Amino acid sequence: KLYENVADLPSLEYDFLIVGGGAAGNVVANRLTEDPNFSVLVLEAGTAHEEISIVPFLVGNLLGAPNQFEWNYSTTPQVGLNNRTMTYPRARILGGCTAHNGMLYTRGSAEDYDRWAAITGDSGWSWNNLLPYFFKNEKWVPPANNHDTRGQFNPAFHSTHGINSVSLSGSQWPVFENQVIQTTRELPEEFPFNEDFNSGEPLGLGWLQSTIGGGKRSSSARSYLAPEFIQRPNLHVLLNAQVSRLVGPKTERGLVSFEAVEFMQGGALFNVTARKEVILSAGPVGTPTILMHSGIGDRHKLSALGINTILDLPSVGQNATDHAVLIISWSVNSSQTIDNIQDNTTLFNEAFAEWNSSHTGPFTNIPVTHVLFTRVDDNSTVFENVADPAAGPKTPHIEIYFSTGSGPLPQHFITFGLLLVSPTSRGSISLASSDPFDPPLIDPGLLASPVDLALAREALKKALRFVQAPIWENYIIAPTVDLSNLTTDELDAFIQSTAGSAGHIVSTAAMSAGNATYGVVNPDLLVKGASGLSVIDASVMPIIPSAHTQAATYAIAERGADLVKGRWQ
Ligand SMILES: Cc1cc2nc3c(=O)[nH]c(=O)nc-3n(C[C@H](O)[C@H](O)[C@H](O)COP(=O)(O)OP(=O)(O)OC[C@H]3O[C@@H](n4cnc5c(N)ncnc54)[C@H](O)[C@@H]3O)c2cc1C
Repeated sequence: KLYENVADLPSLEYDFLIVGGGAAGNVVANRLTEDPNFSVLVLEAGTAHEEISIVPFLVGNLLGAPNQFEWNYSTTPQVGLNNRTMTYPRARILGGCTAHNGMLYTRGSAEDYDRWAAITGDSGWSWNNLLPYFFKNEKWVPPANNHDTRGQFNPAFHSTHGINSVSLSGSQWPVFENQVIQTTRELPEEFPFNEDFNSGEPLGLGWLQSTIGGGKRSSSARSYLAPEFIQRPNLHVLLNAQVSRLVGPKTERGLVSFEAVEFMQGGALFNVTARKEVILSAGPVGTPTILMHSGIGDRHKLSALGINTILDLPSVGQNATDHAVLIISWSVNSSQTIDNIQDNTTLFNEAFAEWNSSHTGPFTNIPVTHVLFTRVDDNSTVFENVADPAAGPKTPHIEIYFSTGSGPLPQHFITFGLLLVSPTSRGSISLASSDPFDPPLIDPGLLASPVDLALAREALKKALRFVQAPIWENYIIAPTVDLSNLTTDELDAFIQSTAGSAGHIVSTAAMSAGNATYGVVNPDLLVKGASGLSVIDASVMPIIPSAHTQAATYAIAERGADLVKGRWQ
């Protein structure tokens, strides 16, 4: 049941407290309450007004101006981006970032997860052993327009029995789609077609898969807290409850545990007790922030702020990794782009009316049609003096997503988004003060390393080569910024002044082997040196996968829930 007011909660003591009702938290809440003997309370800082973002086409709704469904964060000045500070979206709403994200569904490479298994010494995190957890999460459904999907995905790598809907696009842009697919025929060596980039071998260009079902966004709240689950008597969710810290530390047999969690609602502080385990699922910004305010972090940094150290874990908040993104666009010779709908009130209203009446039409989709995963050329000098950061030879360095539109009419545009999916740069989450309600300092470290700047140049060159295929000749009119004859310095200036974040921050409470002297959680997701305290969310990824991060987060949460059940059943 959902509660808005702490006074209405039937109890202030639960077996499990889950902090944060986002991608991971709602999965764990659902799976733990499959056992009727377990009681679970989810504490979520935000509200539950998810209807605000269920129309896929309106994906940007929550991401523009500051609003009450966001944490409204900014980054620290980014050294790799001309010291720019940027807004840094994180959703403050039940569903977490799955309620405002871009809905792209990409898992990464098998090598990404096999590397996790090698780092943690736990084969449970390998691709083969995680695939059943991807399947527990995923419910493959037909696209909203029921088009013929043969050749657009491989059913062997998908499951129809999971909880969170995934589908191919529910409306088409045939002219643009033909342009993109024809490029894989004209330049098959560099840009081969890949029937399914979610097979563990993502290299190549494939059809977009997204967390959309029946033409609507499928978020962790809409799926894992659907009516049939949220009515379980042992599952309670308290909204508007911002957790500040863990309280009541005690040490037994060398392990620290905490009695309760402190949270604020309506300006007052409350405590709620966990009988078995506190599970932090507040996401890669929220989780390390709560840990540090609870005295878990780097002893020197905590004492500089006057916070008493309970557990000296210097890795808390470190290793923050994100994907930098670059956007480039061209004006084109085709009116079949979303600019028509975006910029024309009549067509916009018509499309919205269609979505409202039948959940069909262009509003069932984001404007992306395909995704390419690719590597820098083998003869590139980028890795002359540094190790290749990708997990292996079948793992991409670069992603390009292909999208129509970017306006303004009367011209028509297409847009490519370029992501550096195997970055070397690292940033951090740290505290600005000892006040848990002060926003933390967020440094995603975008392009902080010169290697990533070189990778960004390679990504731009790839994108320019893509549109050299003959099929684009009569289609493209002109680039919005002509990058073709720029010097290296000029390219760098373009990159550093325009690159942004893909919103994929991870690894701020990273997993490591049980005996490692770095890291925050063990492979069983329990915090090192603690008992009854675990982290289950995107913070625990040892290294960022070469993909958008929600699928990996869902798989972690599914396996994490099994690990928790395994310790208490
Ligand atoms: C703009 C953007 C676009 C993205 N696009 C995509 C995409 O297209 N595809 C993809 O795969 N991934 C995408 N992602 C990434 C993906 O959504 C995240 O990796 C994923 O949601 C992380 O899950 P999580 O459970 O770790 O955290 P979250 O989903 O962020 O959940 C954390 C939850 O904890 C709550 N919380 C935080 N602090 C507290 C506190 N102190 N007390 C109580 N509650 C708290 C938050 O309000 C939130 O509900 C995108 C992310 C962003 C920001």
